[in-house]
Amino acid sequence: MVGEGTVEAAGGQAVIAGWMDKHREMYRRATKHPFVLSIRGGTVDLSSFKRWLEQDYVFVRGFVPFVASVLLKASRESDDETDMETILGGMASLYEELSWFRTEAFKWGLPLLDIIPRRANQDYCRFLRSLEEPEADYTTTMVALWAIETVYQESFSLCLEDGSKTPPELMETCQRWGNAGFRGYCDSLRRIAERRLEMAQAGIQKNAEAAFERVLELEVSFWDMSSGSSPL
Ligand SMILES: Cc1ncc(CN)c(N)n1
Repeated sequence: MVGEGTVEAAGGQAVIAGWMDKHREMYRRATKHPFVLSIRGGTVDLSSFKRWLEQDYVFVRGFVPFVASVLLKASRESDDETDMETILGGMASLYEELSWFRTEAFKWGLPLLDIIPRRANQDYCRFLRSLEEPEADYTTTMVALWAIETVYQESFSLCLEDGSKTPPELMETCQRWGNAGFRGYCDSLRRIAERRLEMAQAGIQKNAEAAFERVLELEVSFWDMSSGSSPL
C-alpha cells in the first residue's frame, strides 16, 4: 500500500504476511480462543477470569525484565534509534499496568500474594528468560515482543466490538489491551519487526519465525490454563 512504511520494510511486510498465512490456524487459536470468546459472549466463568487475572499478574512481572532486555538490545544493536523510544513507551506503561492489576484484583477479592505459577505460565516465563540471553538476537526478540502484545490486542479488541456481550465488570480489562492506543503501539512494534526482518539473514528470519510460532503456542496454552482446561 502506498505510504505503508518505507520501501525497505516492504520485504519485511511480506515475511510477516507469509507467517500469518502459514501459521493462520495457530494465530486464530491464539487470538480467538474460547476463553476470550466466552468473555465476549458474556458467558465467562468468573472463577476462570479470576484465575487468568492472578496468573497474568505473575506473567507481567516476568514480562517486565524481558521488555527491559529488548530495550537494551535496541539501544546496542538497532540501526534506528527511535526503536528504543518505542519500546521505552511500552515499558513505561507496564509500571501503571502492575498497579492496575493490584486494583483490579482487590475488586475481585484476590490478594495477589503467593500465587503459584501454573505450568503454562512457567513455560511462558522460561521462554521469555531464554530470549533475555545475549545469544537471542535483537530481531528475534522484537518479533516475539510484537507477537506477545498483538495477541492480547487482537483478543481483547474482539470483546469491545459491536454486538459483544462482555460483562460490564470485565470491560476495563478488555479496554486495557483492546483500545486503539495499544493497537497503535502494536503497529509500531510490527513496523520495527518488519524493518529488521527485511535486513536479516535467512538464519535470523528462521529463528524469528520459530519465536513467532512459540509465542502463539504459549498464548494458546495460557488461555487454556486460564479456562481451566489444562493441568495445573
Ligand atoms: C500471557 C500474556 N500475553 C501478553 C500480554 C500483554 N503484555 C499479557 N499481559 N499476558
